Amino acid sequence: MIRRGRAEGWLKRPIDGLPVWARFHGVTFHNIKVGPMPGLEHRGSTVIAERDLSDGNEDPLMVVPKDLIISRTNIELLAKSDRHLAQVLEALGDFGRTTRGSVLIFLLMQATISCPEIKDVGLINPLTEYIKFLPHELLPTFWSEDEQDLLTGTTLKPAIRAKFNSLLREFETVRTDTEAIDWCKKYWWDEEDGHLTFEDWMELDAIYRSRALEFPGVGDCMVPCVDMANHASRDATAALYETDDNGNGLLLLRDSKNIAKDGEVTITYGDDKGACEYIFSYGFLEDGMETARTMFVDLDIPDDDPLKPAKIFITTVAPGFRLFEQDDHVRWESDFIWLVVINEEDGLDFRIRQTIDGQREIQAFWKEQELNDTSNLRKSLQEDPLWDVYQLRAVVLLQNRVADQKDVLREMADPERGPNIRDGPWNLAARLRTLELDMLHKAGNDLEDQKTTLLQSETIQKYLGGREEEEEDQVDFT
Ligand SMILES: C[S@@+](CC[C@H](N)C(=O)[O-])C[C@H]1O[C@@H](n2cnc3c(N)ncnc32)[C@H](O)[C@@H]1O
Repeated sequence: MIRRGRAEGWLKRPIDGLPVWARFHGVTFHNIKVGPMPGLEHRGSTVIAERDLSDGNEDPLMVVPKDLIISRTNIELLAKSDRHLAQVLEALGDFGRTTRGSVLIFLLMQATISCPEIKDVGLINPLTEYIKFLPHELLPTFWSEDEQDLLTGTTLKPAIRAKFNSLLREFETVRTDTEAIDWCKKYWWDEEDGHLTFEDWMELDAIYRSRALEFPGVGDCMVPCVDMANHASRDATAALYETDDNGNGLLLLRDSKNIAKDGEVTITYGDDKGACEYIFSYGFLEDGMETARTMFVDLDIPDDDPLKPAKIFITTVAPGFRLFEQDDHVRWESDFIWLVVINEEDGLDFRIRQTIDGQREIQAFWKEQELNDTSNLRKSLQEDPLWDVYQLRAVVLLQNRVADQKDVLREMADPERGPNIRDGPWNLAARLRTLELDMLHKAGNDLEDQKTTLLQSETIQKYLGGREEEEEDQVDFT
């Protein structure tokens, strides 16, 4: 429905209609305009200075009335007068009460209202027109199989797969929860005449993901017009967004920023987000981004670990580790790895408990203390006399995982370019592979240093000595 609406024009408006929409609905623009930057049209629309802007002298560059903010609270308010919106949100239960659920449904309702074949559904409101200004975003969920294959060995590949699965689950939930509503059944789900497809759900997700901002005082939301600002990080960020005392959305020039006439007024989408997340959520990498910044690498429990099934069963944290930059080094953190590196002889134990209703449940214990939440395991191990030993096992495991990931990326160094691969995915995938390989390389060096330091620790010397005496064998830390 959404793609067709854009192609047929009933869900698309040229961006030069935005000033009229804005004026009509009380949005003020002060010395700025919205449109494409000459030479940078591939970045879509952006906020542009209409005259020289200088710090300290500027009123807010934009003021957006609070009623226009697409937030969970405002959607709940709108639902009081729009019974169709209310019906769907109600049918979705908890999902309809989340910010993500309510915003996606609200956006879907605006597309539904605009669809010429759908009659008497929903209440037209100012945002019904606004979403027609929003372009299709080529996020990786829309990349073809061949394009996604270019990401093999990067952390984006599993992230897209997981996202795809969660979108499928959400879409099926929306279908099963709303197909008993007459108009949803007729206009959305009917096998022959229904308009809604999984691709629409992907579009709604892409709109929300690429445009949502965490607004002070409001939380995650979409703020019309402010969401036309493109991104530049750190010192290059030109403007900030916040709310005024009345809850209206503001775009403000940063202190000490001067933007020349026709210059771009950018905001930051998050200076700490990594390269993977930028491509995943926004479909671009900032020019001049020289490091991957952070990456989440998945980690398996080795197959020869006899406790593997029980460990998988009880874990409460994401199976992997995060690499991040700090003081010119690559550091790591993981709540998961501690469960991987301990075993029965260290003090890990599993018992089966019968619940009151006759079900069987696995309980985990660390040195006789029940382990309810594996994210607390690190804290317990830190207090253990063998903490250095566990750290060394973790470091060695990470070294191996990092080396494996590097090998896969190296194999992907020079992929063949198929005829249907678009420039955007081709270039982004190549940049991501280079940035992540570089970060893994640095991580490998830093892990080696950590291993060397740990090997000198007294605890480990003693442990190794003891093990050698016991086993007259080499200790395998993996
Ligand atoms: C919040 S929207 C900004 C407005 C958007 N350009 C439009 O036309 O509606 C975010 C999207 O703008 C584009 N974008 C923002 N900053 C960019 C940048 N520095 N380089 C390239 N594209 C950028 C990306 O497509 C991103 O998903």
